[in-house]
Amino acid sequence: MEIFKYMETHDYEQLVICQDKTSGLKAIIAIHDTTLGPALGGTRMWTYASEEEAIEDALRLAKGMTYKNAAAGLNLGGGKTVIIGDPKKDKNEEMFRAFGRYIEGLNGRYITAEDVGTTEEDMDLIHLETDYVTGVSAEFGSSGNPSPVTAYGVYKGMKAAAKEAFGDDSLKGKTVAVQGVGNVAYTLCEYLHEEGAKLIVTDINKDAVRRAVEAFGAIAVEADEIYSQDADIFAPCALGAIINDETIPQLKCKVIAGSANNQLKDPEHGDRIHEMGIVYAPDYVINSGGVINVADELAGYNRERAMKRVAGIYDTIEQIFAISKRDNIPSYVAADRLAEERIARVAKSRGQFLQNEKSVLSRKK
Ligand SMILES: NC(=O)C1=CN([C@@H]2O[C@H](COP(=O)(O)OP(=O)(O)OC[C@H]3O[C@@H](n4cnc5c(N)ncnc54)[C@H](O)[C@@H]3O)[C@@H](O)[C@H]2O)C=CC1
Ligand SMILES: CC(C)CC(=O)C(=O)O
Repeated sequence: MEIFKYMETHDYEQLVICQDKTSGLKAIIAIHDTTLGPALGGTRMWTYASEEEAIEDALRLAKGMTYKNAAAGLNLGGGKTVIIGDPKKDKNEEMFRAFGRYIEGLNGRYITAEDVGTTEEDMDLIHLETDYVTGVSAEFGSSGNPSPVTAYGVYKGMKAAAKEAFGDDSLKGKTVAVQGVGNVAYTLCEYLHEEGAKLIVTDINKDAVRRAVEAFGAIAVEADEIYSQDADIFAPCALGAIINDETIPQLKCKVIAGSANNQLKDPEHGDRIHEMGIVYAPDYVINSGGVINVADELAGYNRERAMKRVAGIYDTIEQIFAISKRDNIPSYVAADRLAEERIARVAKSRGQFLQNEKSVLSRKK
């Protein structure tokens, strides 16, 4: 990967490689854009096959956060961290405390939270070294792991997508194929089960599958079978790039609505599912409940205010479908335009009527 060329092409600000020999920390912080405010995005810990794969994931996720925070109306930019390692066996206190000191060194340009492979406890360790972390334990005035709130937003967004596809937003009797039954999707399945949806689930973690089968009477399928299920809705809630040349031909669903970040491998895949008539809830819009929730911590957490704003994901998804139909563009393009137009407006206004303590008059004093 030609890093500078990639960063220049996609307008990235900063890429920070963090290493700590004592703890084994190998972290990559990607800051995409801070026009709207400090970059906020979670920290993912994963067994990447290569350093290049980790760098690319950090960059893609960080740009997604810029669009997510902009479309959600937040005064936050986009950033993300990936830590190379197995979250089940490579974690230690020093790792997250060292990482917290690296975040502190960025002096508020980047604020972190949870993502795949990291937990509220990990955030608490980071919090020992910096205040630029959210999703920490409630005792620190936070809201804890945002996953359940993300799940609520995905549930509301899925209902809006169902209304677009089937004429009403009830999920009763609908079959939902869920990929990855982790933090977010387990709570999502609770909402869906409660409303009477039928669940098909898969996960590479068999304990996670077993838990969902026992709790919701879900049907379990193998990981590579999830795409071809005869389901009304496909809910990708694992990793990204799963809407691609290999999986699209298998899809039988009418709706794609899930929590995973960066679901489209490439923009062309968003075009293809649009042409197939599949209703696609743009990933960074439907899964923005987590960031909306933790952003509320920055103003002094108020759960009622946060949950009300997360419920509004329903309306935002409806607005995006309306733009998509009005302008005859795929829904992911409509979402991108919404985000890019807000960033451009704020960038323009910030470039005007600049207050500057240095002027010709000040030099006369
Ligand atoms: N946690 C949050 O609040 C938010 C999460 N997201 C995104 O939602 C997705 C899920 O996040 P979490 O639930 O927090 O992570 P998690 O790690 O708790 O759950 C992900 C699940 O997917 C499974 N998985 C991984 N690869 C798989 C594969 N190839 N096939 C089937 N299952 C697979 C894992 O075993 C795990 O159980 C991620 O893409 C994350 O970036 C997005 C916004 C907020
Ligand atoms: C609060 C975090 C979960 C935000 C984030 O990283 C995400 O929405 O992907």
